[in-house]
Amino acid sequence: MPTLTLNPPHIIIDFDSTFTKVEGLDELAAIALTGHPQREKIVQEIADLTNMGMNGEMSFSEGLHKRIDLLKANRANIEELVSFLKTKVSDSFQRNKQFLTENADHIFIVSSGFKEFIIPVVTELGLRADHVYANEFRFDEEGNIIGIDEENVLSTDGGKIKLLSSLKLEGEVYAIGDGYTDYQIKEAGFANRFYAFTENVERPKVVAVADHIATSFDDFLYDNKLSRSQSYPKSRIKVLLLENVHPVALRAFEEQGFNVEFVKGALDEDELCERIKDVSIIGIRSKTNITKRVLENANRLMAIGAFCIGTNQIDLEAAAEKGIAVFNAPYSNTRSVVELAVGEMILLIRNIVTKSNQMHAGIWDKSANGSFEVRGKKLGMVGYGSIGTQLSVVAEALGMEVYFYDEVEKLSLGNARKVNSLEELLSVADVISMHVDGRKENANLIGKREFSLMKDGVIFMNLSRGHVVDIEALAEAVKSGKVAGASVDVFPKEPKTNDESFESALRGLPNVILTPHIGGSTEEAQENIGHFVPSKLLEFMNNGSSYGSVNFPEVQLPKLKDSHRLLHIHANVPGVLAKLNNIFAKNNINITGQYLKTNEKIGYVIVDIAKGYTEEFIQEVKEVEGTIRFRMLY
Ligand SMILES: NC(=O)C1=CN([C@@H]2O[C@H](COP(=O)(O)OP(=O)(O)OC[C@H]3O[C@@H](n4cnc5c(N)ncnc54)[C@H](O)[C@@H]3O)[C@@H](O)[C@H]2O)C=CC1
Ligand SMILES: O=C(O)CCC(=O)C(=O)O
Repeated sequence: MPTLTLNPPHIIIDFDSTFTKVEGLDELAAIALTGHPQREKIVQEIADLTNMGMNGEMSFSEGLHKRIDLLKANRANIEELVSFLKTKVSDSFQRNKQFLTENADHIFIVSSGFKEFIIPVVTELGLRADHVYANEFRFDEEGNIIGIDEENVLSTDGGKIKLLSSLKLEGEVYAIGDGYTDYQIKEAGFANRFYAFTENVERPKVVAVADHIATSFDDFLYDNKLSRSQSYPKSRIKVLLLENVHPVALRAFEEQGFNVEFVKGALDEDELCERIKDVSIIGIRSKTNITKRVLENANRLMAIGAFCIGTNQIDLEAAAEKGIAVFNAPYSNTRSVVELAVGEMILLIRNIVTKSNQMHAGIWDKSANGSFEVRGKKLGMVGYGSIGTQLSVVAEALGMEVYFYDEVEKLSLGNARKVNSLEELLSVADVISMHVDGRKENANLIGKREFSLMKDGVIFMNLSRGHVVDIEALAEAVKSGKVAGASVDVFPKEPKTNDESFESALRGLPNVILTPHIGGSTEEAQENIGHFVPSKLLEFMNNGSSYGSVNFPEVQLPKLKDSHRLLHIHANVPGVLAKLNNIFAKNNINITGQYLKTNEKIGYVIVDIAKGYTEEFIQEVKEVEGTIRFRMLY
């Protein structure tokens, strides 16, 4: 961790919406007016006044007095507010408690808020009570707020400037805040630099006049080469989450301070080529294609999270060649697909879709014709992986005979029978269910010829990938009666968002269940995926571990302790490790741990070194022939 400079700057920090995520007075009003019939209206009025003041659109003093008049609060409310504010300290200030404590002598809170709630909050993070400059309430005998200390310069227009003028700070002074009045400290010449703090709110008018936009306190500390909790501020690392991944994923990244953008739908190639340029981590589901062209535009990209099982939508090889690790959730939605397949199989074999549609049209057709039990029927699965094997167990429990064909040698579970060819499977099964992966070679695995090999009146299901089945051939097979019922969840061309319409030759066919690629879309699965994939991505980013990656050499690393960790990704050519070790030896660098894993394309070397290195050493490491990417963790 870089050390503090000899003459540390004086740091002036605003409180509301900077040190804490919220505005103290607004929250005090919300607490005090609990149960009041006009609560929402008054709280909103106070918030509007706060914003006008922050944006420099209203005289500060006028706004403050108006807010106090609206506020009907007392001492007990302040106590409640303090407990609340302690939970609302901005994440990056919380992370840097050590810096705040060690540098308390140079740090001042200068706020238009009130000492009564500011002091208890900031002193908990090691700051000095006598370095808090803020307003003070006036109370009546019952403890009700009846006004403010009018003598306090901070209650007047230009209060922060007057206060700074009286402080007479010598040396460098940096002001950090989200409001215009924080900028005015610099404008008046009492700060050398103004940092617009945008972790909680971003005010365009304030950002426009800033010397630097501090996306977090780590960002401020990084900009000034001061000691901090994050080697590189995560607020500078952009995460793009597409396709409406579960909100827990968003929270996982935000809690660590990443700059996260959340998009509900998928993006097409052109859009993605543009949007990906400044992105370091991207999260997608099945509809976003990360092609070679997209990757060519992705020069900051370090990791891709597929919030699903399939990764056929990603050019895994091109990603590896660029040193980009790809992770997925190989088991989180398996059960959801299996349950849907079981449900659909029963509905189809009983001809329930037709019956239900008839009922909606007012037709009562009570008959057993064409309705069967699944018990005793032969289920044939193409692909006996995670989903195929789970379905096999559940189908046997329903009394079905299970057959499977997998191109890889697989052990059968229960009484499932392996067959030796696709043709054999197609000819034996009453119900056929597709569970292969989406590799290119599986395009049109089931077409006209394959349907002709199936039993008459077969039930056919595809919950794997759209291109695996020739849709026109399936439509023909349904129309001819060869296929008595079908369920299809995945399509060669799927709408990118819920606003686009769905076109298919299967629309309107009898006893055909069509679902919008929701095999894995259950609350449980999505939440599990939302936890699992970010945990893999964060481990890779924070620790270097690539365990579970689908395209990267897999390494599970110990936690980093009192060392620097160098992560070196290179083309898998002979001699790279020897070259790296030569550089370590030449620079007298003490290695405390070293790990190497390769695959056919790339090598991944992780070296933990005792602290102390030079910029020249880092440069030499980066220049080793074959280096694809190099990064360093504390
Ligand atoms: N509808 C949905 O929402 C979902 C769809 N899926 C799809 O289901 C697929 C399967 O998932 P898992 O079982 O977890 O994958 P898996 O990788 O565990 O199993 C796939 C199996 O298919 C076999 N296979 C591949 N091509 C084959 C071929 N031509 N002939 C015979 N066997 C072949 C493989 O050897 C493997 O055993 C995923 O790749 C994904 O595309 C997965 C989850 C949700
Ligand atoms: O939920 C999704 O968007 C995709 C599910 C899927 O197809 C998969 O997990 O492979």
